[in-house]
Amino acid sequence: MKKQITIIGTGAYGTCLANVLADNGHDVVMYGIMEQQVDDIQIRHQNATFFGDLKINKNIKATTDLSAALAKTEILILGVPTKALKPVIQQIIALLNHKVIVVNTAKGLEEESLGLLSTLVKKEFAQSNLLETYAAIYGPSIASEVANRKPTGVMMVSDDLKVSRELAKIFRNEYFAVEPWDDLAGCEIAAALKNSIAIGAGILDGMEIGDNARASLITVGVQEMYAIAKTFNAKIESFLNFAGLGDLILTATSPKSRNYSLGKLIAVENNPKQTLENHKLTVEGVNATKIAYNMCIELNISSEIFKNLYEILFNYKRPIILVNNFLRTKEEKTND
Ligand SMILES: NC(=O)C1=CN([C@@H]2O[C@H](COP(=O)(O)OP(=O)(O)OC[C@H]3O[C@@H](n4cnc5c(N)ncnc54)[C@H](O)[C@@H]3O)[C@@H](O)[C@H]2O)C=CC1
Ligand SMILES: O=C(CO)COP(=O)(O)O
Repeated sequence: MKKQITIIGTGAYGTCLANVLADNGHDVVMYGIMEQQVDDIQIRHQNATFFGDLKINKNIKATTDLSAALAKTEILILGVPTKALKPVIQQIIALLNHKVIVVNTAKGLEEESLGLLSTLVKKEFAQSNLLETYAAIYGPSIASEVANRKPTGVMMVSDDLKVSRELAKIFRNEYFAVEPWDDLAGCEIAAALKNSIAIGAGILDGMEIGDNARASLITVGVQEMYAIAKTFNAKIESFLNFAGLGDLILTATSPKSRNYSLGKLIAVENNPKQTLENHKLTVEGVNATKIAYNMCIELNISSEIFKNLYEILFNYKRPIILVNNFLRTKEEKTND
């Protein structure tokens, strides 16, 4: 059945999901704060900021009027980066007058509570009684490939598998495979922390340390991610699927990843402070590293990757420290 869907944010991922959903016959309106992107989508059926002259589905509407964008919505997709989630939700709640299903796309964690974005979103909606269901979409899905209708596998995750199944049907089509799943904690932690590991992989590749080293870093990385996730009762199956392994492999090996590319640049320029100050793209892994580092301290988890990445990204240590240290916990374990 045709759904009324609103996408908050006219960024890369929001736009490619709009295309999937419009291809599936749903009514899609995008809300944006960048007039040029809104006009590009509404008038020229493209979003040149991210996808050059690629034409997107001409039925997608776009507006800078949040109230109009929310008027008829049944499903609200949050397509903004982690740091914008809270203010955006507060704006939405002030204007919304009916219950909605919320699907989050942001890959991050909450800094203040060292907690999950699902907890943050549910808490923000708690007083209003406007949240019907919370779900999130995770998996290896570089936006430009999805926009070009290349085969992609993702997971639709909520607390209730039945709800995930219904939502998955709305997104699924011949190029976008959507598997329903019920482990929000596992998928959220995997999605957020793979971005940090990708920065690490980019650093190793920027220093030309080798393919063995990158594979070893990804292996230790997934173990450190899962050690944190276990404390949230995450399921190992989430790590063996698109949200975990899939997105980690993609982001830690593809030059199309902004996190991987930032890591590479940090290594090549060998001046983390300057590289970070000059970097303007959305790179979620930087803040996720700080949160993972603090989580490891709080949860008493030993982590060489998050610790050394934190030193590079926040204390501007030279990138070589990651190379020197990322295998240390493994050596310590074998020497026990
Ligand atoms: N680009 C990708 O391939 C994928 C991205 N994601 C995740 O999706 C989230 C969004 O990423 P992208 O779309 O890539 O970022 P982006 O940088 O391409 O776009 C972000 C959009 O959010 C908008 N925005 C920021 N603050 C806003 C506010 N207060 N109100 C309204 N709009 C606001 C910006 O104007 C921009 O259009 C991130 O957490 C990212 O990790 C997930 C899967 C794939
Ligand atoms: O999450 C992504 C692909 O699944 C996008 O990765 P980047 O944010 O590193 O570009």
